[in-house]
Amino acid sequence: MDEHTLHQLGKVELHCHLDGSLSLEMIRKLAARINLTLPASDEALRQLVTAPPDATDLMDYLKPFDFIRPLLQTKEALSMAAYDVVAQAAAENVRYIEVRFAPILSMDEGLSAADTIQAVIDGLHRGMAQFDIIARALVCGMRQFPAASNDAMFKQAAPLLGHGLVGGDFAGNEADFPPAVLQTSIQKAQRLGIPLTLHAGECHCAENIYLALQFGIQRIGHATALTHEPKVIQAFVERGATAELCLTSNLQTRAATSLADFPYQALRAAEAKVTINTDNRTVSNTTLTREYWLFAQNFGVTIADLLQFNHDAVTAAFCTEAQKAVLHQRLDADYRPYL
Ligand SMILES: O=c1[nH]cnc2c1ncn2[C@H]1C[C@H](O)[C@@H](CO)O1
Ligand SMILES: [Zn+2]
Repeated sequence: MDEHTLHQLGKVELHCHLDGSLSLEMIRKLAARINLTLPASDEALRQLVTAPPDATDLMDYLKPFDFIRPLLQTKEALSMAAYDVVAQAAAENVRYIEVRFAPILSMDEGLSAADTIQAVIDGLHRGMAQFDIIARALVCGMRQFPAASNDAMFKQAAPLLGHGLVGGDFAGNEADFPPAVLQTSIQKAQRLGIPLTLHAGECHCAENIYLALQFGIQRIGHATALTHEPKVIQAFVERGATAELCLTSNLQTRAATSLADFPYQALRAAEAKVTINTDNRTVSNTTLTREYWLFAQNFGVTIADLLQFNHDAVTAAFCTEAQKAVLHQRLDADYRPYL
């Protein structure tokens, strides 16, 4: 298996942050719109928007997002950004992507949550008109923000379900704001009918994954802390949950201190459903193809395994059943020549 083959293969991505995945070219365009001067060289710019190589933890890893935030404060900027991420994904043969972002972080200059979501959906739709890909939006509540702000955001999001928005998530500071603290907000979002995935287990705390499962959440972002927790893995499998694995990101945040600390092998041994994701193309300086390559190199996954992960991703996706049926067929056709 070589990188070219992995590039060619059809892919499904469930866990990709909009603000962490802007191309350098798009960052330059958005900066020009607010008269922000950037370093002339791409190398210097990349340093500003990539996780520090010596990041000590998740919060350290998240620092480049502060740089991106002012760039995404208008509807046009959000729409351009969404289009940019769809274009990047389509270029590596991603057939379906759920792009997540936090409306609250784009409301500094007066946009409503609904404005931000509609703008992202518009950008995704422009991307879909241009490229051979289906793109849907997920909204993230931010854990460290007041519950009232997150609740209000989800309330404005709910009417957009089925119109380009397919679900929600909570991102940000997991160590200080674990699922137990979010319980009421999670329940409110669920009562609004918003399908949820949840960042959990990114701060060495398997209990957070267990609790997320208890709350009825069946997609777990990262799930890194499962590695050494057979009982929680068992609960994970029994619930039919799906892990959105993000290898490069986990090594950068020190969620996994080594490959041996990453949960892939343990999850596979338990026959849990796993998917491969970038988390943040730019902040993590990766692509989905590169993530596949890392899995092939380090864990010996085969093309047949990759097909299975993609079928599992489609099954766990928040799009309609009719779209899932088409995607399953498309994947089988994509992989047939390589099996
Ligand atoms: O890996 C992550 N864990 C927790 N939060 C994250 C991660 N990657 C990005 N985020 C945050 C920072 C972004 O501003 C926010 C919405 O995309 O989500
Ligand atoms: Zn994430």
